[in-house]
Amino acid sequence: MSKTYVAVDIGASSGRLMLGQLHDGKLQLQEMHRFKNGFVKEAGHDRWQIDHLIEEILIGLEKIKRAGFSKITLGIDTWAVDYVLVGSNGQKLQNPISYRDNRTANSIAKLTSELPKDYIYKKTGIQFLDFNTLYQLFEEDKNLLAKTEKILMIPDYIGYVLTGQAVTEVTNASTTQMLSLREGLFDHDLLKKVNVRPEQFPKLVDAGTVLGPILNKWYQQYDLPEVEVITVATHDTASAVVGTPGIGQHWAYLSSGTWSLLGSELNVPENGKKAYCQNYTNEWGAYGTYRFLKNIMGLWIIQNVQKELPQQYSFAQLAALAEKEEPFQQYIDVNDSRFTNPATGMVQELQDYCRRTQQKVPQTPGELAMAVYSNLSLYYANELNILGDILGYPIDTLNIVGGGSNVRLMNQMTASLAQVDVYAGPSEATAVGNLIVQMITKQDVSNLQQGRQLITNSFAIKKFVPQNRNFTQQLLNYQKFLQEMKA
Ligand SMILES: Nc1ncnc2c1ncn2[C@@H]1O[C@H](COP(=O)(O)OP(=O)(O)O)[C@@H](O)[C@H]1O
Ligand SMILES: C[C@H](O)[C@H](O)[C@@H](O)C(=O)COP(=O)(O)O
Ligand SMILES: [Mg+2]
Repeated sequence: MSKTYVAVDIGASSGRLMLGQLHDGKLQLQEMHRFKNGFVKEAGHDRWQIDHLIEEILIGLEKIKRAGFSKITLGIDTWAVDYVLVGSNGQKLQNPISYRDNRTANSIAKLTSELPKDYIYKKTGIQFLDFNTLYQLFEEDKNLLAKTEKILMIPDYIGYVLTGQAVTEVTNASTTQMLSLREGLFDHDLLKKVNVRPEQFPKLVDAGTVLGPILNKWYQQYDLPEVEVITVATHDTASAVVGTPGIGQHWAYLSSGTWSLLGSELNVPENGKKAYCQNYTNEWGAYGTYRFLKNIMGLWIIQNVQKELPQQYSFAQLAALAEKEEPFQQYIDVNDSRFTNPATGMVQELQDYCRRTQQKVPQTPGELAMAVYSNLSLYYANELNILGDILGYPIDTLNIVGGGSNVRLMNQMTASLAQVDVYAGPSEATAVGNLIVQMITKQDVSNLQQGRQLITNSFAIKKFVPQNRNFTQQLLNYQKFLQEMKA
């Protein structure tokens, strides 16, 4: 009887419990529970409703028990950089603040006026994003920080609440921009800069470490299966990379969800001058790899457009409406910080951007969706060229995973703009990667390579080849536009 594995994958827009079992050499995936995620304004900041997320996980585990699965292993992955402050009584001191909160809007400038950017990048190899943990702790309430016994990254906090065991898993710890590449530990200069004592972070552990059983107290409140929690690659993007089929010789991945993370899997970090100037990151991956990638605004933009439209459209409907429109009617730097969390709303921001740059203003849902999808595709194609330039070899294949891999319009435009073959799927790659690390730990899968072979054997991966040759002119126009916008 095959073991039963369950992945808890909580992205910025939604969470899900995905059950996986091995049958006849294939990984069979079953969605057992799905719930919305999002932040709300509370006590002056945008905060995640972490207790609600834990309750949803326990509800999902009850559903799994009711479906007849009495014994499982469980892995938890979530978004990065955010953390929970835990006091001496083991309870959280506040609801965690979201990385989209504006408290860190000027923190990089403030902190790096004393610690130069190139010094931090040489130490950590991590991209400069306003909301990295380093800057959030720099802005954190000093009284709260003084009362903090443990600083727990979001997935580590959830594991701690469920099992009582506190650890800091390295793939997510690397996104703090406080891990030293050379020592493989928290850098004490950077900790000191943000008034954090080394012992406030629990011990660092690798992906695949067994955390332990769920605490008895939860069995008094919920009808749960027997659960052994395994600390997987707890940064959801690290799990997504594990769950990428990795097709191609010089392949790159695009984890396409609320965020788009485009990059390559390296065995040694690349924190040289080109990588620094292009703000690429060396987040730690599972099994000693590095996730050399760039954060791109992603489907966050269309998620907000969808929410703001007067009529209700599914994402599939928006993608179908976009296919009826002409592409490249306007150029948009989708990574412009104005799209991070626009107070006036995303549609307004997109339209103002096009007005200010004297371009056609998208009005209808189809025009808005095409504007988003075509400019994301242009941005991906441009970054693939930059990635190849930094690494010193052209990228020949792009593996697109996550919900965005369902948007065939974007898959095709990206293939034609970048002149590379695109392999799309699995859309639940993050959960699949979470499950694969559990299966390697329990020795049902021997290693990462065999795990990726299992993915290609188990899921329908769609291939998109370059078509429209005049798209290369569009890419050149876009690159010129980006240069002009930066000037
Ligand atoms: N059938 C679909 N058609 C178009 N877009 C889709 C479809 N399914 C998912 N998406 C896109 O994928 C996104 C969700 O991707 P996902 O990887 O689940 O994100 P996250 O993990 O950040 O919650 C949605 O916001 C939507 O834009
Ligand atoms: C801030 C991080 O880059 C962010 O966590 C990103 O890695 C991420 O969460 C991607 O996951 P989604 O599933 O939310 O797109
Ligand atoms: Mg995700």
